[in-house]
Amino acid sequence: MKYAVYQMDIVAGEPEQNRQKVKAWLDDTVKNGKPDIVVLPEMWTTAYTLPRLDEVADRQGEPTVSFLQEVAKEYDVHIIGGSVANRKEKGYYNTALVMDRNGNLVHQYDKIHLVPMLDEPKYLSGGKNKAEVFELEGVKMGVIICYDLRFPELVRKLALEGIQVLHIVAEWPAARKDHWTALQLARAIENQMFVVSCNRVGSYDGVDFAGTSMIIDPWGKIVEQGSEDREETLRAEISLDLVSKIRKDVPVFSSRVPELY
Ligand SMILES: O=C(O)CCC(=O)C(=O)O
Repeated sequence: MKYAVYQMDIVAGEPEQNRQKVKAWLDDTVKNGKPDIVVLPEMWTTAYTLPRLDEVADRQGEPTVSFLQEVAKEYDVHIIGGSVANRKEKGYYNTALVMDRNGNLVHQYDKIHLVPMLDEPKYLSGGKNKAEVFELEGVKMGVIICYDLRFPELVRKLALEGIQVLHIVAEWPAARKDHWTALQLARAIENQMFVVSCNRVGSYDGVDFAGTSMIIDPWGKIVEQGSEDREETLRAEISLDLVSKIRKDVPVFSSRVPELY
């Protein structure tokens, strides 16, 4: 499975410009060797322009869902479509979108853990639905959003439900970059799964973001890592056989004794 991760800078509060930016990136990326799956960062249409949500947020995922549908089909790629600020009946959510290459919205997830350090709880509602597994090409996968990475029990739940790849879409600040890298490695090692993350670069409202998107294998080896401050594309081909091999060599899942903790 060939991945391309767009470690992107985001034009704050300009959803249409960001959609066009993603389209241009896809065009270029596909021309230079077509991936199977592409990954975008958190809140990539708006950045953290939370006081302007009324103006910049999607409504029930639109128009971003239609945009992703169109480009998934045009470029024949599955899209882990990062997340968008999303107005629903009862408020604004930070919603991750996953589109398959036929233009089917196969998964949506509202960020459960809102990050106090970026004022999310003041403007957004936390997701009320359980995090769920989805499948692309018959492979079980999951997606979480940024601050969710700090909650290992969320990822373990998805692992117990069989995911082999965890995607993390993020706008993780540079001030806590060491946590970003260490926690991703921990999640990959403890759950023996691939971790594919996409973090933004650049700054907004005095916050610098950490970049350092990563593709980590189930042993905890870093396959690819982005820079801290440059827009770039991370590419890697991952072999899922490695998940079963490592789970056999170090049988963490059959050694668990959950009734004692
Ligand atoms: O947990 C952190 O340090 C960063 C989280 C974050 O920036 C986010 O969830 O958007």
